[in-house]
Amino acid sequence: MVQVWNPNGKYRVVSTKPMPGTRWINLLIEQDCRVEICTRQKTILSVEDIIALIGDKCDGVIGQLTEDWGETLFSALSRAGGKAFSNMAVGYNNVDVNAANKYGVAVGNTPGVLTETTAELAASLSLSAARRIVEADEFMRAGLYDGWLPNLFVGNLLKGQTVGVIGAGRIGSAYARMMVEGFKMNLIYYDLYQATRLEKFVTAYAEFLKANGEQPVTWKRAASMDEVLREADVISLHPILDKTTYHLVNKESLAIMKKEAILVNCSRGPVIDEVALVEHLKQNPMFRVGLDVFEDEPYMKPGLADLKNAVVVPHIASASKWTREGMATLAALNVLGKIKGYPVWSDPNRIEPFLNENVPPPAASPSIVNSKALGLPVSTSRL
Ligand SMILES: NC(=O)c1ccc[n+]([C@@H]2O[C@H](COP(=O)([O-])OP(=O)(O)OC[C@H]3O[C@@H](n4cnc5c(N)ncnc54)[C@H](O)[C@@H]3O)[C@@H](O)[C@H]2O)c1
Ligand SMILES: O=C(O)[C@H](O)CO
Repeated sequence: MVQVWNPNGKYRVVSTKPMPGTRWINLLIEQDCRVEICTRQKTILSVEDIIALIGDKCDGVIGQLTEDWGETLFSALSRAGGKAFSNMAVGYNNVDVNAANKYGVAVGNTPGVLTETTAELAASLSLSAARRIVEADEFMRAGLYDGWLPNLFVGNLLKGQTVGVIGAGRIGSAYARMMVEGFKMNLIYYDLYQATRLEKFVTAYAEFLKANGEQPVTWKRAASMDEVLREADVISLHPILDKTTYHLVNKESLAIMKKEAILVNCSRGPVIDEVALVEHLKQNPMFRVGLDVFEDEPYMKPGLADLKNAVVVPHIASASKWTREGMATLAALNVLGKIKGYPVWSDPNRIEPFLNENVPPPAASPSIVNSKALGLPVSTSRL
């Protein structure tokens, strides 16, 4: 149930799951790590399972977003001599960073490498919901198609409509660009910070369209989330999950959305009150959703699976081969960097140098979320 690579390596690094690709394993082995990979056929490991994997001596762990990394695990890791943990994910709401700080454990995540892949799934869900692709597919497979009809699976046209983005960070901005450029949608977004690069992009694209004699697209930064909910035809959620975004979309906010709006969630399930959503979908058959994440993963709230106006997929937004191999690489390098005493990369939004397979990665941890709290040195590399 545990696969061991480089048994005589000086540092013991545990991965709670097999991860795609081999580069991450090779990078650890080259730096004198013994790599142990848990191969148990149990999808979600418990805290007790992970304590057993950590054992008496462990220098670092690569873990998954399904695991509960809190006081118990960080104290176990610390007792085993470990000072490094990385989620193989950009989101780290499963990690109690204060507990990690208490034990001096660095917490890594994997930003950037999944931005486009995740945004592409959000775009796919937007299109699937708008054009009723899953319903139509089921209809075909059920042998129900007996000829073209003017009213068969009529959906929504995106061109000229408004796309709303809540949380215009890396992924939200990439999604916004896809929808604006690809489908000539107007943009309204809400974020705590101004998305300056996104605004510049839409402005330049509008100029381009105008110069070509086409209707220019527009953008607006909303003063409140409700403004986005009221005005947008397609709304995609991309904030982090924390206390401020828990149940951000609830009964009240659903009520102010357009009756034929499309809602997409590729962030975290608890950002939506899923019970309220099921009720809203039942009451409003023209309202559609595309969901990659769920409030009580891996479960769906009762009734959701029966609704034709919901497209549901199992948390696969970052699941492209390149991205998943890259996530494994970044997670391994986060752990390795701390073990080797390397500094922390200065800009976690610029992680490309770690992903180039043809050159050795920089001697740094690509993204440590508690680097300031731990007072870790920052890399001065100009790569
Ligand atoms: N479904 C998946 O497989 C998948 C894949 C990747 C990321 N994610 C989720 O997407 C999240 C975003 O990833 P990212 O790389 O774009 O992160 P990011 O930090 O670049 O973007 C998050 C944005 O949310 C904004 N935000 C925070 N609180 C907010 C609030 N209360 N209201 C509005 N906006 C708020 C932030 O200001 C930031 O701009 C991750 O934290 C993760 O939970 C899910
Ligand atoms: O936060 C993340 O990275 C995702 O949920 C998995 O890619």
